[in-house]
Amino acid sequence: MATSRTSWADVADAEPAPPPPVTTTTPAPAPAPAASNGPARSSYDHQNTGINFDAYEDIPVETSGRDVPPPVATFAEIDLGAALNDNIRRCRYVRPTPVQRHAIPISLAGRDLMACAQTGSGKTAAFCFPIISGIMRGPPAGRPQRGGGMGMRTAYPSALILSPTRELSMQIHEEARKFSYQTGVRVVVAYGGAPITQQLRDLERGVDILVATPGRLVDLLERARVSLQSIRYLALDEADRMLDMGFEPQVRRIVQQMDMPPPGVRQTMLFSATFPKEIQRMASDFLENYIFLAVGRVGSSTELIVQRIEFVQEADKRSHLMDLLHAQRDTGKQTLTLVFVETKRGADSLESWLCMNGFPATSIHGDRNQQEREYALRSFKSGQTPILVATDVAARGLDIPHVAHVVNFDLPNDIDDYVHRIGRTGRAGKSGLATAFFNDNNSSMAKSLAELMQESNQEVPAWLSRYAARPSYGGGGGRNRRSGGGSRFGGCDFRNDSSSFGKGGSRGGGDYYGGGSSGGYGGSSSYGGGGYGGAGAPSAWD
Ligand SMILES: Nc1ncnc2c1ncn2[C@@H]1O[C@H](COP(=O)(O)OP(=O)(O)OP(=O)(O)O)[C@@H](O)[C@H]1O
Repeated sequence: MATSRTSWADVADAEPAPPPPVTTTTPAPAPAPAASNGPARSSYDHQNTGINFDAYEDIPVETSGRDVPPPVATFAEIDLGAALNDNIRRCRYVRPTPVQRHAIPISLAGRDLMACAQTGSGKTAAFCFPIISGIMRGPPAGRPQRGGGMGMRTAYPSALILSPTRELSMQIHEEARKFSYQTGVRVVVAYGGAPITQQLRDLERGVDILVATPGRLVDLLERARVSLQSIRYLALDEADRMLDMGFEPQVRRIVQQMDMPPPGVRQTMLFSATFPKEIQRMASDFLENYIFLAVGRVGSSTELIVQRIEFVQEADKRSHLMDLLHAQRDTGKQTLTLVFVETKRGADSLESWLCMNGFPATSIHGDRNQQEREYALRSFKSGQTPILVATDVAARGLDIPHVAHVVNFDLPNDIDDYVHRIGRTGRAGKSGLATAFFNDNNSSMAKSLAELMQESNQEVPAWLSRYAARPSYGGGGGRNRRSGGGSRFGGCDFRNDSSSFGKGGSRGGGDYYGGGSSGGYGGSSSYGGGGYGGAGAPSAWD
């Protein structure tokens, strides 16, 4: 482990200030830089103060697997180590969120874990804390094969955190750096689209936790600049996405075909807000004697997000969006609005149209270079351009404070993607608003949308219920994996459906999850692998 001379402000000041009020068409001035003279005056003083933990109290929890360690109620009950506890305090995390209460003791007990919890409920810390704590306590990172044919400059991380997008990897890196401040644990990030030389230099300085996107990691492994043979912890964030068709071959290669220790030797943690059963089945190859944890219903959205579905014809979408933005502007509230569209070309054209019409907007999608993507995200977070038009590249994991409104200008074809998109608002106990434009092109989503809204206690418009009731619209398209047939959330852990899992499994959490099938995850994915299709093709992933 390396010792750090960085100050807390250095690791914490990446956080944005609240956006300035949006009242003019001119971009607002950038916020003042964060204080740089120590934790006492860092931007963290304003973080995490508006969290409504009561919102999480009634959330149903299911665990299955053998000998499930009991949950904790406070951080004090868990022995994470003094330095990490100090950082938890600096982050102003007063008590663990439900997923943290359950997942941290499970991981500290050395168990493999497949965890599903709602968007914005603190999954990042749930996998980072046990990893950092384990590295702090464990033997110093091994350098067993140094010079053994791989060269002196090979890095041997003890933990690997994989995520599907560059921006999410950057965010996890920032979070992990804060959590590991003054612990001696060194965190390095590697992702595509950025010059590899800087990342190589960072790796050469030593790495305990490597956060990476799969493509860049494969590159580093092929160059023998990273070896996975010392990996003790493997975490897959957005694990269902990582094992979906686009990423699965690369992820399998990293996890199963390189030099990573096998399940049982390493500890593996898979996290997401959605976990289709087919993906659970695939994921179980990576795990040994694991515990399945579901906090809230698998794939459901939080009740903190008010969902509105409006019937809008394709041709009327722009003027409808304009009406929403005008109404929002009239309230004078400080808000950031994230607008999801289907294609990269659609993102560019909507961004230009909004700017032309007096609404400062920027965009993020797979055809923009990494510098442009990062600039767009910074400009959005700071409130300089309070509207971000995005493809699905921004759908998962991004934790952007002050996003008050998510607009699904184009609805996705998959209800799970909808869950992740709207989850960019209503985070950490705060409320949010999500508006979706629906028309005949989205009819295959009607049933799953109506079900999701019902289960999240949202008002379902009568016209949507009528759509959902039509047999031809209820069956679900290829990726509406849960619609049709039986209870949408029946039986979360796929092992409970199969004879391969014996009766030794314990089930906690009561009767929230009735029997019944969750419906098939049928058909092919509409994503094209890494997704670098044409500008009119569905959105890109890294
Ligand atoms: N115990 C806690 N107390 C206060 N705030 C917390 C706590 N844990 C996490 N948070 C904050 O909650 C927010 C959401 O956390 P995080 O990004 O980890 O959510 P997530 O569950 O991974 O969401 P997603 O499914 O969208 O990836 C972050 O801003 C984080 O700092």
